[in-house]
Amino acid sequence: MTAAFSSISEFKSVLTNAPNPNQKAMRDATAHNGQLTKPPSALGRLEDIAIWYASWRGEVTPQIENPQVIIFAGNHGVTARGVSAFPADVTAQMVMNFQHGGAAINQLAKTFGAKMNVHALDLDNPTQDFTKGPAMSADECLAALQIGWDAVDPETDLLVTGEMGIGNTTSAAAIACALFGGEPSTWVGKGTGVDDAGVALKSQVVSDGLAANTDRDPMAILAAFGGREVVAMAGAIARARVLSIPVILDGFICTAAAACLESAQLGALDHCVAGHQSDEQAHIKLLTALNKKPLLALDMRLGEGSGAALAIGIVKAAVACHSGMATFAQAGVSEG
Ligand SMILES: Cc1cc2ncn([C@H]3O[C@H](COP(=O)(O)O)[C@@H](O)[C@H]3O)c2cc1C
Ligand SMILES: O=C(O)c1cccnc1
Repeated sequence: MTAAFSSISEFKSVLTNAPNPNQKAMRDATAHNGQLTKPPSALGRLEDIAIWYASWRGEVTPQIENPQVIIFAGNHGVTARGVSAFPADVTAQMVMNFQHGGAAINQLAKTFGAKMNVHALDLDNPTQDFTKGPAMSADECLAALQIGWDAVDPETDLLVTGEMGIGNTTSAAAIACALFGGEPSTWVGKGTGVDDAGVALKSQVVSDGLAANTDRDPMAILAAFGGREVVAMAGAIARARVLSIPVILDGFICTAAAACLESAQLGALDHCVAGHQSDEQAHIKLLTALNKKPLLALDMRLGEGSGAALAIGIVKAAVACHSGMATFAQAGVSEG
């Protein structure tokens, strides 16, 4: 795959010039939905999801046959500050677990008929501790964006991006705080299960990070606080937009990565739905800032793309109803 961009500013112009939904498909799908054998709006948000999906695929009655789950893994220098309940080695150990089919995301991807790819990003070289300066240089950020970009199968018809990176709830909290402001304490949470003192430490670490990295350009924020896996998710979500592939966002970390795109280019996440509301306390605040209403809320706080993978079932079901149901005329059912 040749590079689609050679600088961060070129990446931004890719976002600016990315396609929008097909308006005719949206109108026709809306009209089709109105003829299906059910009372108006009786399928609730499933109807909105189906029309949204149809408009991005440019088809009135699309099918979902080839979902892809991509897991990116990265290691974070900021773990030196003791921000996670687990050691950084767990990132690489979980990559092995993904490869052997033993993680939650393996079961969820299989359940919903998605293929799964895993990309471990330079795990032996953690990013820099962002309390001392940017986690990544612009070139490192660009390289991770490119890995995410290249990881998307152009033939896929629904994308989930997930992550594994011990310490990355702190990274995501710093990104969210830098993008949207407010007190660090309103953006941090328990992550893998730190206690109250651990949560307070995370606030301090985010505060130190914001002081050490003052550029508030959204892509500079991504490089300053993101791990490679966070940046790669942003690259994959941007690629999906260019290919008109709908995306289901996962939890707090995935949403923080995506938020950098939306802040760089308003509307950059129009091809995304929020799969779920994570139990990480700031996730709902982040989703609200992005005007995204989660499909599920099951008290999950795992990451790995797990909440989004569950929502593949919802999106598939919505599209199956939309494209498979009979119209009143076809079924000979009387309209009200
Ligand atoms: C065994 C295990 C499996 C995981 N799968 C996802 N995460 C999740 O937890 C990490 C973020 O939490 P924190 O910021 O507290 O480190 C990420 O790796 C995320 O994907 C896991 C964490 C663990 C321990
Ligand atoms: O919301 C998430 O994605 C999340 C929360 C806690 C730990 N890992 C991931």
